Amino acid sequence: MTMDQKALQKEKERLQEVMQLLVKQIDLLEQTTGIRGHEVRELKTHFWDDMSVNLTNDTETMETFSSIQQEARLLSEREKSYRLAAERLQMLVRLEQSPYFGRIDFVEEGEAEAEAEAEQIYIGLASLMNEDGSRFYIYDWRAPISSMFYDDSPGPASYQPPEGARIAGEMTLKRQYVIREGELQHVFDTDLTIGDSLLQQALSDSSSEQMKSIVATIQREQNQMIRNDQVDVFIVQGGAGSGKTSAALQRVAYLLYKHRNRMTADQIVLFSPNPLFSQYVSHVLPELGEANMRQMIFQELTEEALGRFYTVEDLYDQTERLYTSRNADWKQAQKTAIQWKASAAYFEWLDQYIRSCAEQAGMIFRPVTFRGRVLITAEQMTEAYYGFPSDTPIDRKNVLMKKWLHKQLDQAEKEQRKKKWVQDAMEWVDDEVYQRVYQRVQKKGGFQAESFDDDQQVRKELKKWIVNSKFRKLRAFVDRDRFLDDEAMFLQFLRQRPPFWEDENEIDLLRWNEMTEESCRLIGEGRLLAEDASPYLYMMEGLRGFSRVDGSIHYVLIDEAQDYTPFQYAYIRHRFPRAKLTILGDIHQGIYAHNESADSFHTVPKWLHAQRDERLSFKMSYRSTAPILDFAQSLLPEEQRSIPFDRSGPMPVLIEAHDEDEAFDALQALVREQVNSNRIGIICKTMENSRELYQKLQQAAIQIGVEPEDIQLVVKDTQRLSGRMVVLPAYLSKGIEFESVVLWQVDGGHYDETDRRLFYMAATRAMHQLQMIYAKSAGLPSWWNEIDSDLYTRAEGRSTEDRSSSFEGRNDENQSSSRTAFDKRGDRVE
Ligand SMILES: Nc1ncnc2c1ncn2[C@@H]1O[C@H](COP(=O)(O)OP(=O)(O)OP(=O)(O)O)[C@@H](O)[C@H]1O
Repeated sequence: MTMDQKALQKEKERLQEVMQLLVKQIDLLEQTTGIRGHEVRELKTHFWDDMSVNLTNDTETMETFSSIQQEARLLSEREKSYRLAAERLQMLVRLEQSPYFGRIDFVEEGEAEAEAEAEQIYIGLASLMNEDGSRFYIYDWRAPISSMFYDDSPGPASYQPPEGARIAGEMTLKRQYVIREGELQHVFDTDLTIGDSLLQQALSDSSSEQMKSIVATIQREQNQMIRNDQVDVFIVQGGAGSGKTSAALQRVAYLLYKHRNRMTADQIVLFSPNPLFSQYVSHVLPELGEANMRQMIFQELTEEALGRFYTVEDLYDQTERLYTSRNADWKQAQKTAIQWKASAAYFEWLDQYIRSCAEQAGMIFRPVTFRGRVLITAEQMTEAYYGFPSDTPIDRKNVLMKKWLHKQLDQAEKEQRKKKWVQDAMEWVDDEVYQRVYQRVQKKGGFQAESFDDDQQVRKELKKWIVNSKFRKLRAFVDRDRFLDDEAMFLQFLRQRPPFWEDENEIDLLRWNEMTEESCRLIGEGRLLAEDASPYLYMMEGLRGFSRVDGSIHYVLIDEAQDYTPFQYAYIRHRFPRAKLTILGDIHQGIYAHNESADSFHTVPKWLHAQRDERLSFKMSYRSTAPILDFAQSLLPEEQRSIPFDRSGPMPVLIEAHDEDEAFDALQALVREQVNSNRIGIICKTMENSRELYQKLQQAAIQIGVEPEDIQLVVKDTQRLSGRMVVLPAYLSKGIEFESVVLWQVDGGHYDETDRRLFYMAATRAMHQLQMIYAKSAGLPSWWNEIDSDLYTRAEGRSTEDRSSSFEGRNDENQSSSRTAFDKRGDRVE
């Protein structure tokens, strides 16, 4: 909607006014931070100057201590006030670039007649008031009143204030701004929730190494997720590119604002799939003027508990293990086992095992041994454990058990003091120890007792000291729960015959036994398969009553949640007992063996013990152009597809080469053409394929016209995207995006029947351009004919010489019109 000149002039004037106010406030704050910074430095430099340290007696020591405390308190207050001023200054500098991006005019119900003009609410990254605090020039986007900007179009509108009933009224205007470096570049009124044109612009920008903030264009459904703070467990299902991660980060910023007086960023945890993703999203919150939340990768929790004892396989290595398995039968059996080990039934079975071990029988203990002899036998421990009332909670039993063990050790210590080895050891005690023991006895007043011989008293203490120091290891063995034989208990569990087996699983028991023995053998060698790791962790913690607790965390967000198993959800619940959880995922991106057939998040609230849960489904998708999303989604059930945001672009292209050599020629020509304008993601199916292709590209770098370092291979530990051409396996491309994607080797030899989801996920990494290459000799995947041929174009892979002409015009947006040029088999019909 165009604006009249008068209104535009007014906007320009207002922007001037705001800019002047900002300059003034920045000046002031610069002075304040300068002064406060100086004060802090001075305080630190002269901290001890006026302090008289006197430790001669208790009273003086107390006084010294109290004046140190006072000085330290003063320093910490000054530091805090300096930090707050510096943060505000940073925010004002940010506002100086772009003070606001939206405006709504709102007339509160009941005020319409009395007030001639509606209140103008300008919305930006942070609030700005005049000096005396009487007028808001800018409202923070997270303020309750700002929610109308995202939720409503002009007309009746309402918002929920922090307290009291909802406030309703009439929105008489909605306006959006693009302000760069303090200059008004674009302003327009809109009838929509958020004007399409700004979103168009945001989405057509090139990709970057970092995810961007979406604050100016948050969509209504995303805003619902960002601001919902009522429920324990909030589950968001959204297709690829629907903005789950983007909205999740905005949500963190919102929560930090809403609970700013009682929560800090390190009390929020985001679970992300890998370091590359963690780094990719790590700039959004600082861009919004907030500190980053904590990021965790579930594997780190497994490593924390089990890494000392085992090499723990992760999901990526598990996936490669399956991809590279040459025996189809064995591979299928492994997949079935992996699925079974991530199922609800298996979870319940293990849960039951933990309970029955704790309450009835099955606990296995490690005996406590000393100098090659058993001090406390496993049988004695079993007897003690089951001697506690059977309804004692597990964590309590664990505490009681430790107490009992320490008592046994006390007794054993006494007995050991009489042994000959102690006598012998006394001969070797060095002077320093002797002196210490001597002084201790003296302090206790031992030498005043008339009936004792001094030397005897010291010798007695020395014996105590010797045995006690040797027993320290045993005490630690008890305190660290090492008396529980987790490994034996897990093996015992694995070797049980699974319930419901024959009815529900295609895998026969013989095979199952073989695989169980394989798991057990590996455990014996100190290696834990990924499918065993989470159950093991859950059992281990369960047997201790989940004592590892992080009660300070208020919110946990789990991204790529479709990849989590019941064990992981349940563990997260126990680990962060006070946290509200936000679960974000797309069941169609379940690409791992354990979730390739999962079709909902239905049971998640159960694992999370949710009192109240809510679900939200994102309908729209933003990352990929409509032709790319339509193409990729054709493999999904129709009713579960997202609506692509209306953004055109070239049709996906399938390049058909005769053989692998020609396919590589085609790839070289294609990247040569694009590499200077776009970052290209070349997605292979496996790590093995990626390494192989990376080597070939390195050798061909000069020919392609790039430096070898422009080509990057992403491995599971990669921290950041740095190359202009990035080669990576599909499973590591989760959550990230590229302007242009090439799917390499999309033939039936590489993508089998179960790889539809992997293909969908990989294809939806493309923002603007998607090309796929395969060698005809290998054929297309079995499911390819389910894709409507109108949704992509085919091109012949040609020899290197005529390659450049062959790909000319591929960037052309009109290419979509060429789709009728090929029929379903790829023959020309014109
Ligand atoms: N409201 C919005 N305004 C501007 N850009 C948006 C908006 N929502 C999403 N996007 C953009 O769409 C792209 C995809 O967003 P995001 O990665 O958050 O989606 P996702 O649902 O997590 O995707 P996936 O499940 O495929 O990883 C990003 O480039 C993001 O900036």
